[in-house]
Amino acid sequence: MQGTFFGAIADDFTGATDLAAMLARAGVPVTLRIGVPEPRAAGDVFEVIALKIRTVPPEDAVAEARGALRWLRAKGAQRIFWKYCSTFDSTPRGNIGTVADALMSDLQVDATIHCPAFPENGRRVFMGKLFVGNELLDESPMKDHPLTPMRDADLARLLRPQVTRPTGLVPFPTVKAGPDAVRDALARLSGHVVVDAVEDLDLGVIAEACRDMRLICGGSAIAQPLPGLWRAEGAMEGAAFEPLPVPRPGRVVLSGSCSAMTRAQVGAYLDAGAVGYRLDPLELAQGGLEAARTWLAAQDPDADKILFATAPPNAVAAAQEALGPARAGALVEDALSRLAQDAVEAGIGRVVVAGGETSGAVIRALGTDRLRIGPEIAPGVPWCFTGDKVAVALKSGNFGAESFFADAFEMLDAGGSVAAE
Ligand SMILES: Nc1ncnc2c1ncn2[C@@H]1O[C@H](COP(=O)(O)OP(=O)(O)OP(=O)(O)O)[C@@H](O)[C@H]1O
Ligand SMILES: O=C(O)[C@@H](O)C(=O)CO
Repeated sequence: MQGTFFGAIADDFTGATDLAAMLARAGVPVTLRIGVPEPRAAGDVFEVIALKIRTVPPEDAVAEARGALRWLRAKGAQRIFWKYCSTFDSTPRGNIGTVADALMSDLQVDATIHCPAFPENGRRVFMGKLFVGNELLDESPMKDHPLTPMRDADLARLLRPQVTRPTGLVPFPTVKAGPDAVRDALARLSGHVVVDAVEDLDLGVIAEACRDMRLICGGSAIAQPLPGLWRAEGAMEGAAFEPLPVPRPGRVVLSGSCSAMTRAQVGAYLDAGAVGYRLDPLELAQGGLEAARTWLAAQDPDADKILFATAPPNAVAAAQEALGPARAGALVEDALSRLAQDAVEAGIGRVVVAGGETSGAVIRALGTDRLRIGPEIAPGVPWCFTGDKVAVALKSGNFGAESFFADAFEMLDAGGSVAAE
């Protein structure tokens, strides 16, 4: 084993599994760490460190990202990837640019690229503007995100208040002209360079041009072509697969996401016959969690079942008004975390979690610090395997088809984990 070659720092947990899935598509084994590992832990060839720093104060985000970078460099990482959201979730204070700036300083690089494009999920960058589906970012539902409302679509303009270095753009016509043109353009620019990408072909061109950069920043999709390029130059000879465990049976879905797509997915799962228990933050505040725990304990472990706080905007607003957004969120996250522990203690081995914050809370509660990456259920959402035969899928709020929950379990039933070994 050669030590670590590629090290990524992800600003949230679903984003980390998304990136790990894209790397795994290229046929490399990927290790996902929950938080910065112990100094003495051995580094694998492809390491992704999941942090929960998207909306924490910028100083804290920078300190945590630097800690992750130190660990990765100590293991020998030659390429560093800063993974943030394909919808550029950040505030004027950070943390996308602030962390990128700090990583540039520590790595002593003058330039990095920013490439959030994820065409497969409808995120495209054209002339420096980010589109979500058919809409500019600031006209998409992201304009009303509760924590990171996106009020501009121009990526350089969004970055400027977050960084100390200049910003630049490699525009679409240059990308279309091919890797040499992109390389030439990058050679003339420094600081934070936004690169346009509309389709997967463009990502291939950018990856070819940037394969030797020590720091790349963006969404997961730009990472997909990179392992193939590095493999071709013999950089990853030591990458060896560990067989994925076959998870225990038993299943449960835990949903704390209130996004439009998750609401549709919860509805579709219930319509398809799953039994459900709705968690209400106001009821949790008054009556605690015992009723939900009793309900879960009474269910057949193998039955399709879902515990969800997922609710429409008016219900979320009412709970937030009564309890405050932070307390309402924490009540739900604590509840779903405790229920996840109950499920796993009762022997359930297949757990789907919906929502980035929710996933962070659940994974921490399960006490797992390392996940292996298995087959992809939907673009950017893989099954992940803990060391003790539990499979977890962490679904970002907006990802997956309406049938996602049923699709996820069907994939394991069909031997999906074995196929990925
Ligand atoms: N009914 C509810 N009322 C108030 N808050 C809720 C309710 N249901 C869930 N929440 C909270 O809303 C937040 C949802 O965030 P989460 O990141 O889990 O989902 P998301 O934003 O859809 O996912 P992603 O970040 O992957 O896009 C969590 O903190 C959760 O606890
Ligand atoms: O890039 C994305 O959209 C996702 O990986 C994500 O970060 C969700 O929180």
